[in-house]
Amino acid sequence: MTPPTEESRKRTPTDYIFGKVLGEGSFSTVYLAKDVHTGKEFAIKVLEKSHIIREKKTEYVMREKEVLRILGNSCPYFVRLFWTFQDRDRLYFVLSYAKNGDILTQIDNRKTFTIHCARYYAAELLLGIEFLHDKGIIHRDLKPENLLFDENWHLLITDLGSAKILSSEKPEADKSKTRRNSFVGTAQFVSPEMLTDSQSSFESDLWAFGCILFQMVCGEMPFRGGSEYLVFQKILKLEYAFPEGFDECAKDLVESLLVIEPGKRLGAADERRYSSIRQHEFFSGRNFDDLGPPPKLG
Ligand SMILES: O=C(O)[C@@H]1CCC(=O)N(CCc2ccc(Cl)cc2)[C@H]1c1ccccc1Cl
Repeated sequence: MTPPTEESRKRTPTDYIFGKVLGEGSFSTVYLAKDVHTGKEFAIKVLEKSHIIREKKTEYVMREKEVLRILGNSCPYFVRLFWTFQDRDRLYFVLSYAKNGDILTQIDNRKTFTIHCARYYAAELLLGIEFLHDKGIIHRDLKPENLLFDENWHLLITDLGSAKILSSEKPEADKSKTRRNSFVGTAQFVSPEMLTDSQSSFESDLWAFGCILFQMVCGEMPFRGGSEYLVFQKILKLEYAFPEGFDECAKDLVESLLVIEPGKRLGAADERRYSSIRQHEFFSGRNFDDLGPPPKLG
């Protein structure tokens, strides 16, 4: 029996010094933590077993772990899962630490988040979505808060807890079949089909991509309202408007993504994902095989 390497050795909470809270979800708290042996920093997502069981979310926890395992470190645009461990009361996910925060903070700084930043990060987001969909996974909760930055200001997509893995044996059947999923994403980014027949598909992520692009370009969400119900009404009626001065190319791309009928969204019919979005004029001049260095940000 070969002794475990540092990498493979099972971790316990005592391997880390827990620091500040980086974020809180409904079922988890994420802490900044330092590995006592290497000094490396991680984001450790901690979940209370009793809370997960009471809220019947065990399936989501197991799925998030499975999705992160499938992703491994094969795509640079996703937060990476290094280890998981548990103690009597809690589950621990040791994740990459996104030390430059999330894109929402940057989008809100309209002086520095220019159309060039919007184009660059929309391109990185598209590459991440292509990778995820090619693995048969739908994110289902894409939104600026879930788009983080690594130490070099490249995008890191996170929160795979809402993802759905389309079973490989019957990918088509999965899409057509209307299943009563209880899951709905975040109100302002949820697609019409997730509201009407609670059926999410790859195109649901393309809808969210359109909403995020709108917000990157003008700083506002396309569908806003005083309550979730009012937001849902606007989504189902496609009730949104472009502010004065909205980039014309970006406007055309947003309009081709924010389409009620999933199959009619730009990219939905692509042989190879997502050639028709890559070829849109908004990305003209972009080399998706080498997007170059990120723009200077905050
Ligand atoms: O899938 C795994 O890697 C193991 C398998 C063994 C195991 O017991 N767990 C924890 C399973 C679990 C999930 C939810 C609750 Cl509320 C309690 C236990 C899993 C686990 C351990 C640590 C962190 C996350 C998970 Cl899912």
